[in-house]
Amino acid sequence: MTHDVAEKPGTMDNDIAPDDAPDSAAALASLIPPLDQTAILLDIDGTLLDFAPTPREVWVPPELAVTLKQLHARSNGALALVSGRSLNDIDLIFAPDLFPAIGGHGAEMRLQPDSEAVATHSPPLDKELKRRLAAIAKLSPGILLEDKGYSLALHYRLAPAAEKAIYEAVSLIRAELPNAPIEVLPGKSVCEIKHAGFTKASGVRELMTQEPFKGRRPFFIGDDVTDETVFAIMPDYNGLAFSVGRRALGVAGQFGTPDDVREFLAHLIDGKGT
Ligand SMILES: O=P(O)(O)OC[C@H]1O[C@H](O[C@H]2O[C@H](CO)[C@@H](O)[C@H](O)[C@H]2O)[C@H](O)[C@@H](O)[C@@H]1O
Repeated sequence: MTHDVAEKPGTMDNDIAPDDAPDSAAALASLIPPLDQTAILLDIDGTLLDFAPTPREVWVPPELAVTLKQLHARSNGALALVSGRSLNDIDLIFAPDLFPAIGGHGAEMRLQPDSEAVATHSPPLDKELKRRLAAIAKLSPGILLEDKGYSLALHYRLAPAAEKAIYEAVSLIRAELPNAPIEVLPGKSVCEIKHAGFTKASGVRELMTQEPFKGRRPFFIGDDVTDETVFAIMPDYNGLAFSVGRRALGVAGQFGTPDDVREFLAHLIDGKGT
């Protein structure tokens, strides 16, 4: 699900309803089929990893890397990261490990850890448009630009007061280009402008047509607005959706924090062996 800037500004990190208690890792693990029948689909930031002040400062706990490698092996390769980050960025973050992945909100996909990206739905964002969007970073110190080629992200975690001005500036640029095939994704302390026509859900649909994912029951864990597109399609695959930090619509369960997600994944190794 994407939102026009006129509809909704960026989402906040802690929009948890007071009575919205998370489920236990053990209870959620009991819902998962044996690993050789499961496709494991995982968002990265805010789900596997704790948020950091800037995109480059995230830290992958060594135990998580071990867990992901074990789950990848135990599921016979049917584990994929599903991220807004580019594949290149994902690989740098998890280095030296490589995983199957959908990158760039569905712009890129890689089925095997060491294979090339097999689907690229997006040309680079228009250069002039990028320059205009990039100039928005001058509104305030602390606004960071992340250029992913097919999209541009304006991060304001270090300049939270700039949120409204950023969305207004993006809205003005869009109003001048009503036919541009672009859309605005409000993320967590980030406003991202990308090509329209692909989403995390379209990436997952494509992934689920391919071995070793095809025919399995997927589960997907995510925390953000962009993850809701994937939550919505899980029933089409008899799959399960889990949210983090809030109980999103249609999910089978909720984790409190990325630490709870990591505990759950470790629990799967012990309890769902094949
Ligand atoms: O789909 P995801 O894997 O959850 O990626 C979403 C975005 O994550 C990154 O930004 C977010 O995490 C940063 C590090 O914790 C944080 O500083 C920033 O405020 C968050 O928005 C990444 O930089 C983006 O490209 C992804 O789209």
